[in-house]
Amino acid sequence: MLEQDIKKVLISEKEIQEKTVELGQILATEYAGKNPLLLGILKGSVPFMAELIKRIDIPVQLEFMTVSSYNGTMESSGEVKLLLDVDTPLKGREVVIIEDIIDTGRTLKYLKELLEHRGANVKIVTLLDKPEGRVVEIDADYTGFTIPNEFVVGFGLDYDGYYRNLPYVGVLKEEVYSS
Ligand SMILES: O=P(O)(O)OC[C@H]1O[C@H](OP(=O)(O)OP(=O)(O)O)[C@H](O)[C@@H]1O
Ligand code: HPA
Ligand SMILES: [Mg+2]
Repeated sequence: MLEQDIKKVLISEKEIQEKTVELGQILATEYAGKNPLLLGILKGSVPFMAELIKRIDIPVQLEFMTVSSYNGTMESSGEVKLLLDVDTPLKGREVVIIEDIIDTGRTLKYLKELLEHRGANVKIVTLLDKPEGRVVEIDADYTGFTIPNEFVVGFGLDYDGYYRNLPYVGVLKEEVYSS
């Protein structure tokens, strides 16, 4: 069972659910009449995006991009690689980037600059913000939870590609990393 590898639950399934309802309502109000493009960043944003979009009760379109910099490890490589791009024109579009976490900030800084360069109006919604991890300056417009400087897994977040399917966000036991 996945659960036996978890040292502590940081954010419960219920807390995540309530937060997505709250964020969905805020986004629906903010983007009413604007037909925003909700841009999920693969792979980590999948559970959060699936939950959030059900709570945004206005017309939206969905797109996905894949970027990677951790390669399954606990350390950012420092280099953000674009692995899958959108094929939709973004000039003048209201784009809402949906992310699972801002940690060093490198991923979102790279993406925001790229999309703004293409002429999009970009805002960021993230489930988690780890401000103590930051090495570049970038902030989300909408944040679910601010978390301490610990490596977390679950609800999209992985270690070595695993644990994304946990329904909550938690911290792994040390022996999982050392084995
Ligand atoms: O603020 P940063 O330090 O850049 O970290 C945040 C990014 O790192 C993770 O993605 P990762 O590159 O591991 O790809 P994944 O979504 O497939 O796990 C996470 O999903 C964010 O996209
Ligand atoms: O704390 C984290 N956990 C999993 N993936 C991550 N990518 C950036 N920070 C994290
Ligand atoms: Mg990852």
